[in-house]
Amino acid sequence: MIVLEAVSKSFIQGDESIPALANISLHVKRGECVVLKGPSGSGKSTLLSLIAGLMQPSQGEVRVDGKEISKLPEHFSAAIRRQKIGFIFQKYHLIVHLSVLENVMTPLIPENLPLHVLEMKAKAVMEQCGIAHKAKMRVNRLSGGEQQRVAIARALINDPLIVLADEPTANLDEKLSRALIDELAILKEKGVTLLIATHDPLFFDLGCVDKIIEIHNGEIIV
Ligand SMILES: Nc1ncnc2c1ncn2[C@@H]1O[C@H](COP(=O)(O)OP(=O)(O)OP(=O)(O)O)[C@@H](O)[C@H]1O
Repeated sequence: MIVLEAVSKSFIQGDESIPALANISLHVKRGECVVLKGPSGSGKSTLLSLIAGLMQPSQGEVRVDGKEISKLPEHFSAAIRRQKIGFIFQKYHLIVHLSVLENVMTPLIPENLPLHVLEMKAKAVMEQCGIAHKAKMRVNRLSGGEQQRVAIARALINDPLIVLADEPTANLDEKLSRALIDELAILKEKGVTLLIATHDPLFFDLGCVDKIIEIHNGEIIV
């Protein structure tokens, strides 16, 4: 489902090349739940962004559901993202002046679906994430935990095959973190492939996690 072959990524800043990932090879099977563990700055977000096709590797290959996302032009990788991937960002990336409902609908806007279909899909995921009662509220009026639920609903509206979650519990208390973990476990039961980047110990001893991969200074520790 997700394959990385000898992937490296460096960021160029002025004359400097900042290495973020070095020679990463990784296979995640369909329906697996994999936790990517590592300290801040180890390269976890970069790895998720490469899988989502949000950036290109400096070297190596990234394949998602058989397609080499790392070599596709932006409009094709954007289409794969829209159709197959749900991304839960570390800092939510919600559009602050829009309502909960509008934020949840945004990933499907390029699909040109009729508005009532969009709203129906959004309502279903908002119910699932326990945020439907705030549908009309602007997201900047919500608590951190509520914003996180909006971000999850938005990640699920396209019924993704793959969910990538970047530090999904970073801004949640333990109770909300456990609720989020239950939500992820339900997705796994439905056959969704999950890749979760985190340093939250709550994830390190879960029945629903198939594999924990440790990453340090951009390299996988074996
Ligand atoms: N756009 C960028 N430009 C320059 N350097 C970057 C950029 N993005 C990431 N880096 C660098 O790449 C390295 C890996 O960063 P990354 O965000 O992937 O780590 P992380 O493990 O996700 O950290 P955190 O848990 O704090 O989010 C860091 O040294 C970071 O400073």
